[in-house]
Amino acid sequence: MPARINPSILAADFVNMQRDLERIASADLVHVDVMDNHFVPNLTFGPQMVERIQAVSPIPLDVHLMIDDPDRWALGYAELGAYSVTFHAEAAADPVRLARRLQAIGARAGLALKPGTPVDDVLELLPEFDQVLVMTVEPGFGGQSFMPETMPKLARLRSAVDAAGLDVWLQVDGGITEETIVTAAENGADTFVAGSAVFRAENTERQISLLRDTAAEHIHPGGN
Ligand SMILES: O=C(CO)[C@H](O)[C@H](O)COP(=O)(O)O
Repeated sequence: MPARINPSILAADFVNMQRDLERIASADLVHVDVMDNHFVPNLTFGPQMVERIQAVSPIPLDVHLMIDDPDRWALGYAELGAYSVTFHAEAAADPVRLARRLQAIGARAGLALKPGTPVDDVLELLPEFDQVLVMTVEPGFGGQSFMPETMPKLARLRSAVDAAGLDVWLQVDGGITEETIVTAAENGADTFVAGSAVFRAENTERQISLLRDTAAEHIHPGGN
């Protein structure tokens, strides 16, 4: 089964962004955290910066919107060419309509869940989405510890995706290391966002390979 590694540029050097994008050229997608200081207590950047990242990145963009009112803002990221745009279930007014509008522009649509958000309400929405992002830390900051209590939710999503025969990627984000990636893979993740674990490594290419190989060894047989 493939294991996708998406380094999070939240851990990059913002004034050397192009250099840091080159450092992760062997990864699958670059994870781009957009934060508005309202939905989460941190601020990163908006469409202008993401457009420049899109222009120079050697790999496609996996945009994660940690913002209020994604119904208003998400389409702009799809229009500038993001490969995938993920918004939070807790923030969207009409998640299905927004997913369909993103897909109509050509982006993969993702639904993100904070650690405390129950999975029951979103199971019926799975056929509408291309990926689901299970936050394994409280969104807002890099460098936090992985929350193992989110794993039953991931396992539940994996069972639901497999039972329905859906092609929905299951992504984890927060505190992913060479150790925690094993737990996440065993519980059904196939796509792994890692910030600190990649950018703090001296050799990012070797670290990406190590994470990918470790996940692949433990990935759930149903992984997409
Ligand atoms: O979405 C995020 C925080 O909200 C980051 O992508 C995530 O925390 C990754 O950073 P790290 O791997 O350092 O935990």
